[in-house]
Amino acid sequence: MIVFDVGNTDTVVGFFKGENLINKLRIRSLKNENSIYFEYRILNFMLENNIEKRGLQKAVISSVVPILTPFFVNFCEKFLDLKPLVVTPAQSGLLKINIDMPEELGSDLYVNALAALETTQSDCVVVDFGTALTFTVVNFSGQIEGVTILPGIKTAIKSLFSQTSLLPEVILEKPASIIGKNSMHAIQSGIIYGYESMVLGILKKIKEEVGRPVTVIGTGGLSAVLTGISNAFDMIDVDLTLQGLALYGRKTQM
Ligand SMILES: Nc1ncnc2c1ncn2[C@@H]1O[C@H](COP(=O)(O)OP(=O)(O)O)[C@@H](O)[C@H]1O
Ligand SMILES: CC(C)(COP(=O)(O)O)[C@@H](O)C(=O)NCCC(=O)O
Ligand SMILES: [K+]
Repeated sequence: MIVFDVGNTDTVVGFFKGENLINKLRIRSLKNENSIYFEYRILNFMLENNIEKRGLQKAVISSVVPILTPFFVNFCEKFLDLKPLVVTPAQSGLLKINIDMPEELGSDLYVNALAALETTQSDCVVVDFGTALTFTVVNFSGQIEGVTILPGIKTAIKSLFSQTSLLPEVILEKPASIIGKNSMHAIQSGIIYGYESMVLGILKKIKEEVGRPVTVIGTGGLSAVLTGISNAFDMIDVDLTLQGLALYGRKTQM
């Protein structure tokens, strides 16, 4: 099976043999490129890793970037002779969705919840550190209870940089002290210590609202950044979205 997690910053392509993730490829989700940009990278990766087209019997796509979705649908049809499943949470039925407008729910959050539930079989919160930082609450009986969204860690840095004249765009490194002695340390301190406090605070409030113990799972490209609060997570699985996509593929009839 081949799965695509089309996110706002990166698209991750995963290759599964049965339930096992064998290979993955990360491509920038560039919106001004044409299809050749994506096709070339995926085909080249398959060639380099001896992944044969005839070994791929199913394709599943989650996209939270609608303008890019056709590229990946066409890729599957044109190069793999597969009609891909495009994840549509509101129509899937694998999980119940207890929010105002189920069709609004991001398909990445839906497959995250699916994988989290399969792994933990308990009430859980999935914290996805991507372009957005999201908390998805799912209960053990298979119902998504809702989502909390804030700007992702890099997104916040970029936003601060683009809205100010004198502040630099800094790399994600934790300074030794909370009180910065230069602009770079001041921002790194504010962002990293700030996000750690925010994540802890949001998790605390979510737990209060759920009123039962929850398993906390971290995922996303930036899930390793907040080293100071790693014990707030029962597990970190950077491949959770890919695992959820494969699960969706196995559980959905074509
Ligand atoms: N393997 C990685 N190691 C470190 N940082 C990464 C890795 N992959 C992605 N990142 C960074 O994490 C951020 C979020 O990536 P990702 O979770 O894929 O976001 P999205 O799903 O919104 O595209 C990106 O800014 C990316 O540069
Ligand atoms: C919240 C998201 C922007 C996260 O995207 P990502 O950080 O993975 O690129 C995406 O899941 C999305 O566009 N969701 C729609 C709104 C919602 O899920 O409520
Ligand atoms: K994502």
